[in-house]
Amino acid sequence: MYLFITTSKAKMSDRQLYDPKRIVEHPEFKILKEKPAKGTGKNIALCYDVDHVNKFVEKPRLDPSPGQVEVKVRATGICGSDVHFSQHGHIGDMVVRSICGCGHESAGEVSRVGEGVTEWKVGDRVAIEAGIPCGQCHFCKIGRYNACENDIFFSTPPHFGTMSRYHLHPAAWLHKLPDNVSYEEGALCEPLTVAMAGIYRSGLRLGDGVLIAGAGPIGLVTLLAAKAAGAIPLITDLSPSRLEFAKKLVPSVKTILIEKGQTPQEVAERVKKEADMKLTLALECTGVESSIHAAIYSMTFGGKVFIIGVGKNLQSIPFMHLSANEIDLQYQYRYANQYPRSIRCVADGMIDLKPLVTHRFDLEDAMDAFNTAADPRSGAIKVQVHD
Ligand SMILES: NC(=O)c1ccc[n+]([C@@H]2O[C@H](COP(=O)([O-])OP(=O)(O)OC[C@H]3O[C@@H](n4cnc5c(N)ncnc54)[C@H](O)[C@@H]3O)[C@@H](O)[C@H]2O)c1
Ligand SMILES: OC[C@H](O)C(O)[C@@H](O)CO
Repeated sequence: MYLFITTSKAKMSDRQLYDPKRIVEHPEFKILKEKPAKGTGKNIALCYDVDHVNKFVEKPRLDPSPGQVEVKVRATGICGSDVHFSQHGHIGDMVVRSICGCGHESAGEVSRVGEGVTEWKVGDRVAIEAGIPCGQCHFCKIGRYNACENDIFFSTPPHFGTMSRYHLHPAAWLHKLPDNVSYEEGALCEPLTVAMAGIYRSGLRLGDGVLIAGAGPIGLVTLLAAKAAGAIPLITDLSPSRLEFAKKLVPSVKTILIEKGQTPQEVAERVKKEADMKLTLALECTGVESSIHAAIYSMTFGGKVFIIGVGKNLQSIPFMHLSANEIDLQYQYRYANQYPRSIRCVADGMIDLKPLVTHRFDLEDAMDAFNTAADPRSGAIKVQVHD
């Protein structure tokens, strides 16, 4: 709420600056036929396209408009949604209708500031909050700006993402990185913020036994954040290597390998046995129906399954089990007002994100980065592109 009131004026003009035409259909915008050469300093960006083939583009390096900041992007993580847009061309009703830049997990250095920007100067280190709300709608007014109906989320078509050499951003939606938080960690603050937002709303309390379903990047940042918040965590996955990774990250976590063919009830029996206590909360990080069911059956009377994962449009629920056991279902959509909290937790040393980056690529090798992120055999957790 506070954030909204203090920045709403800036956001109004930011919205005008972010006319998608200016970002997506700029006349000088050029699709590159070949892999870009290193060391040119050109403003290249990686994109997904309607033909499901990623492409590099060269964007003009526009001057920042009033209220805008140019960020020299230093680190960008590849999110599962980048891969999904690239391979499938849509997520729900967000559809790739023309070439669109990917990436929304970024941090960098302020390289130029537009007129009227007083809070940033060249050289400042920042994390980029990639969703720009309108500041005018009902949800913005009540501080729940992740529900903004007019928002621009960079990398969600048609809005170009942040995986480029330079990115123009509204000054109000950058967050200062303390000196002890690297660009790499600053970029990881985006997925961490998803987890932080979920945990904040889940009501997790110190000493709660918490089931985390799924040990992908979101499950792992959720594990780190839940542990920091005082949870006694258990984590499930179908992949032994992901569970090994989770164990290295948080040695006290109990890991449960799900075997193909196990029913949700069977999984829940395993979970309950391993937990050796009544479980009141699950943080579901797969969005897969069978995993959601297993989480539901793992809960005690009055528990809650908080679903961070996203999945199929239509899913069934074990209604009578939920009803007779007063188990709540709750969901998270992106985040609001959480970025500064994430950065504080990292700066304080409460959450160590560093081990999550398993692969690093130069910007010009971003196609290889994408292929690595998309290949389950690569063993990648978080692939980042650095410049
Ligand atoms: N709510 C939001 O705003 C938000 C934001 C970002 C990502 N997400 C979603 O979070 C989810 C996780 O993202 P990610 O990047 O970690 O994805 P991911 O695909 O890398 O990881 C998912 C993990 O779940 C495991 N899994 C699959 N089925 C399982 C099952 N039945 N039981 C246990 N584990 C199972 C997979 O093996 C994998 O390790 C995705 O659905 C993603 O779209 C949501
Ligand atoms: O963290 C933000 C998410 O990755 C986005 O909502 C993405 O899934 C769709 O644009």
